[in-house]
Amino acid sequence: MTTTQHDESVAISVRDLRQSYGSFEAVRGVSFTVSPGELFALLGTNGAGKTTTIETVVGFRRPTGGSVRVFGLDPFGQPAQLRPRVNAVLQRSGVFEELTVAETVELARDLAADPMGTAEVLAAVNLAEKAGIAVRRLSGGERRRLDLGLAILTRPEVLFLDEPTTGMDPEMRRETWQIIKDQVENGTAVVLTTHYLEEAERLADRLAIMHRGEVRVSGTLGEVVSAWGDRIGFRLPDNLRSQDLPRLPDAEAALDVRGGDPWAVYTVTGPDTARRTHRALAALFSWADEHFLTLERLEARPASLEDVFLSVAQGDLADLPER
Ligand SMILES: Nc1ncnc2c1ncn2[C@@H]1O[C@H](COP(=O)(O)OP(=O)(O)OP(=O)(O)O)[C@@H](O)[C@H]1O
Repeated sequence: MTTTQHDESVAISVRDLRQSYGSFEAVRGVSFTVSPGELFALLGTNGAGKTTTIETVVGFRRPTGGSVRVFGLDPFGQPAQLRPRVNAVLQRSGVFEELTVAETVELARDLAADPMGTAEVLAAVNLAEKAGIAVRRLSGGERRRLDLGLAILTRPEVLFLDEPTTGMDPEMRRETWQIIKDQVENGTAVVLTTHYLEEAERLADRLAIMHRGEVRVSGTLGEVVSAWGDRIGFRLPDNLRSQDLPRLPDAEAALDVRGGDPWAVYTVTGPDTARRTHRALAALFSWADEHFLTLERLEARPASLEDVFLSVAQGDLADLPER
């Protein structure tokens, strides 16, 4: 038996995964676990290795190093045992363009052991009104929704979603988030890749940010952003240069550009960040008063997932060899 040692509280276990295309190593030692009823978001820069990771965990590729287990089974070596329990919405979907939406669902149901009913699936993904039209006539977002319907109709215990809301307008995206949340609430373990950071903020129980084949940051959203401290920002007053900005306690100054305007951005880190931010703001106001300046569009806020993401992405520049 291959499943005797498996810990049922872990649906997916990825350890030191490596994946190469020829001599190019696209995934370089990625590890994570996902439990039933948990959504794990895999974020990252373009070409970071998210799709390669998902395709390997789904079982399309044999890992070149490390191990992947889904319910204790090897997805590449034991696909038949996992097929009824796992489904995926990948970037390339293989549906017949000339079939209607309902026929496409029927076809997928024929291949499933205990599928949802056609009407139930179409209602779940809000495509009931499109049942009779050909797949080729669907909009990009509707097509993505059909892909999701085809994946959930098998009632998977593990669901992989590779950029599932690409091409959707904000309203359809929000509706789709609810469909994904329902899956997680029903106990499905979900791995999601996305370029929409808000999607990860709304859905992820835990997340990882990949860059150049490696996980650079991981944890819950709270854990990830709290390590990045607070941000104090304001539009740089006219006639002021960056070197005129004051030094603030426990804060590091940088210059940014927003909407064409130069911005001063201070990053406050360290234990008891709230207290440190308070002191930095007090010092900033004293400096502004002394110089008879009014700070425009002043903000003080915790770091956002976007701040963390950009820090990881900018690591790219630091990693580049000097020209
Ligand atoms: N079949 C392949 N052959 C060779 N290289 C590949 C192949 N597929 C992907 N790559 C390369 O591997 C790296 C990781 O690609 P991957 O598609 O996994 O990244 P990603 O994080 O999903 O990117 P994106 O966010 O842009 O979709 C990229 O540099 C890509 O060019």
